[in-house]
Amino acid sequence: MSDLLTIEDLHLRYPARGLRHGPEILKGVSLSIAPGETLGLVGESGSGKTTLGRAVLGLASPTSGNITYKGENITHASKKRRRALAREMQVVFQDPYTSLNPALQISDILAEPLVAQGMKAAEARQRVGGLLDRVGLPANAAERYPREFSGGQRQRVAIARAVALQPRLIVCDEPVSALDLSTQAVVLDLLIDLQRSAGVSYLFITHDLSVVRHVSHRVAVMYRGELVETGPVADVTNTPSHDYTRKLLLAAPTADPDRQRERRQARRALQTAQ
Ligand SMILES: Nc1ncnc2c1ncn2[C@@H]1O[C@H](COP(=O)(O)OP(=O)(O)OP(=O)(O)O)[C@@H](O)[C@H]1O
Repeated sequence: MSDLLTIEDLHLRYPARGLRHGPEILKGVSLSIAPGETLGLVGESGSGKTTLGRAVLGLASPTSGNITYKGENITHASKKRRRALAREMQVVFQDPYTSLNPALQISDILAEPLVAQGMKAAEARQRVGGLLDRVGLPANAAERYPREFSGGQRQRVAIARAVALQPRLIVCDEPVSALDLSTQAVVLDLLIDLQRSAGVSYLFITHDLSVVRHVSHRVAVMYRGELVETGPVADVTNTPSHDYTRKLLLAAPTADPDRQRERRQARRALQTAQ
């Protein structure tokens, strides 16, 4: 099956004050995502993961390279084309406390993307009950405001908003990082269920390897603006080929004291070898 999204040799510098360009943030990134696939994008803070997601969504402008969606080069798509693409590409952000407009009822938050794509307001409102049901929220949530919900429930609303237009691709940028562990698992399972029923693809950005293991088919490891390793999750996490991936795995938290000891020894060995 041909890929849904392909990124080839993408470079990006943000404009900087006083200079024509700031430092290079993406340094020749190439990857692909198939229909119905989840690609986990991991890497330490500042490595460029969010920037890559923003470039895919047209929120950051690459300096060179190509982003191809369903065979169309969208690297520098016009605003008009981007508005149309919003039907197919959506985003779920990290912070469920700031990503929903506090002044709007949930029904308006969920109807908004449908109306923006030309649906009549009355018809959009009729869809709200079905969307709430898909993410496991009761129908009476429609008349309530974001402040009346927990973080996990708000993230369900954000996911309902993202799936309202039946997109083919959702960029999930640390969607569970702000949630406690048990709520994380519930929200991740919801995303997996939606993928199974709707065939949506995810570019799943996270610094958390246990989250990646839970949701991804493949994983790409980003280090200082470059992808240093890409492969099936089991291969990358069991037999990492790059030193940085090994470090990332060794830094992942574990409650098991034996594993903590093993990891301390492995970290020392890695440092000595360098
Ligand atoms: N709008 C912007 N203008 C200028 N520089 C930016 C902008 N957004 C991000 N950067 C810089 O780009 C680099 C990569 O940031 P980015 O947010 O993509 O990394 P990240 O891997 O997603 O990090 P985190 O996990 O902390 O979110 C950082 O040095 C950051 O300061």
